[in-house]
Amino acid sequence: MSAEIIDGKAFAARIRGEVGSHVARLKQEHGIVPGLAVVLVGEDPASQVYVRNKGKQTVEAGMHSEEHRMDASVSEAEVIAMVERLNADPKIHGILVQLPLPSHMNSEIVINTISPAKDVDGFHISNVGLLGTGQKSMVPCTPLGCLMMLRDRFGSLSGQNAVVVGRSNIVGKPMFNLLLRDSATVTVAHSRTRDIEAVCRGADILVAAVGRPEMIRGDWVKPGATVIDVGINRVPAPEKGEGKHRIVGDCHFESCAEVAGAITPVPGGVGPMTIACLLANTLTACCRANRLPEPEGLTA
Ligand SMILES: Nc1nc2c(c(=O)[nH]1)N[C@@H](CN(C=O)c1ccc(C(=O)N[C@@H](CCC(=O)O)C(=O)O)cc1)CN2
Ligand SMILES: [Mg+2]
Repeated sequence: MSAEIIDGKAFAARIRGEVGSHVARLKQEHGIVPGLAVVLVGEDPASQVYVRNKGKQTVEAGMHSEEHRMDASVSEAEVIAMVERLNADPKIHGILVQLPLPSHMNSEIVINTISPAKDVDGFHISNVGLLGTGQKSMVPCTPLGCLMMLRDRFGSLSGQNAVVVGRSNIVGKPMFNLLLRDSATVTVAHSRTRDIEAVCRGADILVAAVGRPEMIRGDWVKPGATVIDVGINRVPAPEKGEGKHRIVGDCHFESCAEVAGAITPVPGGVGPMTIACLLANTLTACCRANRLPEPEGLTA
């Protein structure tokens, strides 16, 4: 292995520390405490873990945290009523509805009920439009985390050839917009892309966000490229015992690390940055709501 490992866990801890310092200053100088409300509908085991971690890290950063758990059988109207209540609550600066929602709900309708100023996931259609037109918006947490790691490594992204594999609304499309805004030359590759291997081999920056375990192999990677692996895939791990799983990315780590200049591991790469950026977004939303200067280096 020759690639430098980009330690997302350590990077995320640093971001959380910076958020915590800003929060302490906000409290001391203005008597303001940023507040985050997370809405969890149903009992999806992974979502429960993520929501618990969000609450814990929010409190550790000195912010006000609320968790609103709703039964999987509630109606869409009940979830919307909850969001509307939180929209009107002055203690709350950030609202997040944990995804996926149960299948009987339209997540777009629910997400678009969140006040855009409190939409710390950056999924509301207004924030999507603002980002797409290069205006100030709330930026989705996972792509924001990737951008922070890339800026840290490259300084300027201007003129770099970036390939984003995957075109989801949550990662691929906002990642495209963020890289473009930083003047990278950006290609979005997806399941219908012809000769996707060759497209990936042209990338100085390769962001993998397809949700297909270990799809990207070492011979898809340009020597010295920076590889950001957004994938979190659970695959069977019989070597750990019957019914056991392990988590792998969208990149085949061993072969990609032979060729890349730097790579994020899974776990411990992009994942921890998602929650760190959620805290950063909550702080940003709070500063904007109170017409205070935004923290530097914690926004796009
Ligand atoms: N409303 C939202 N829902 C979902 C989002 C989101 O950003 N907003 N993202 C994912 C889940 N997610 C946060 O919600 C999340 C996923 C993974 C991690 C993480 O730290 N992963 C670890 C590994 C975890 C493990 O071992 O299972 C890592 O990569 O190191 C954090 C947050 C879907 N829903
Ligand atoms: Mg990771």
